[in-house]
Amino acid sequence: MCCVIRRCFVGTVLRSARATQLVTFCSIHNVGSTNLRQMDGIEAGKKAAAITAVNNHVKTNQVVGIGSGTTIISAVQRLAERVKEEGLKVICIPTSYQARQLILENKLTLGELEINPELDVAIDGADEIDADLTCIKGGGGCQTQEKIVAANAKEFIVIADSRKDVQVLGTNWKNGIPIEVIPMAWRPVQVQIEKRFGGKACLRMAQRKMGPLVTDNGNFILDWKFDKTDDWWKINTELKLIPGIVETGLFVKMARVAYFGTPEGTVDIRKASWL
Ligand SMILES: O=C(CO)[C@H](O)[C@H](O)COP(=O)(O)O
Repeated sequence: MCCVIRRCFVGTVLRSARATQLVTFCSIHNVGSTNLRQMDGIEAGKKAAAITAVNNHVKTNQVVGIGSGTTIISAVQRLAERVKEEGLKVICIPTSYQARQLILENKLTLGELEINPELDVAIDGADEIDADLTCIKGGGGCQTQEKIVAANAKEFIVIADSRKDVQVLGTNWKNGIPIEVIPMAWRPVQVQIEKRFGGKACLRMAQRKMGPLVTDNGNFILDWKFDKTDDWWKINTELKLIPGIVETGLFVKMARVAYFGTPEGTVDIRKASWL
């Protein structure tokens, strides 16, 4: 179990005019279809969570892990603003090609694990987060590098919109747990997972390219659609022992704090109970 330690209104933590404008836009925007309003709300939630996390956790002279996905974009933008406004000095370690490009586009200092093997903080999105702050990650296919970076940070902070805040994994996220596999092993690994744990492990196919999706590490991904929830620590450990599995998208006892942004512009901040 984890507890809500704080709920804040994002207006109080936003300092840039641009960010304030965006949140204001979302709060007064009430025309158009329900879907459009929902999308605005989701975007506002992601942004609020990202900005609050960067404000609360990043200090000058730190080495910061930069996650992948869409929510992290707002975090990187906020870092860039703080560099300009406050002279913040940070070295950013990417978790994917996307993160690397984001760092470079926002003119932040790019680091690498070979030079900076120890990080102060890593910030990243997630596909779903349960009551213990166990996360499913890898919807964007980057979980291996994300886990390496997060595991070497003193603090791993998750940012998400409030749809991803669930009691039990698999409540809203129906795409399964992404598992990165060595290409020649994908079939035996698929058979093993289905036999031992049940459910279906589906080879993720590429979009706008024929054949399987190839990760930044040159591997494939099996999306394991599990049919019952269980002891995630045990399942993750057992999965990691199957030859051919490189990494799973199960992040167990890694996230220390999660920031959930709501469409109303508030952010729920939860600390892991195991801390
Ligand atoms: O794990 C990830 C990529 O591998 C992402 O962090 C996760 O998919 C969440 O993405 P988004 O912020 O776009 O919802």
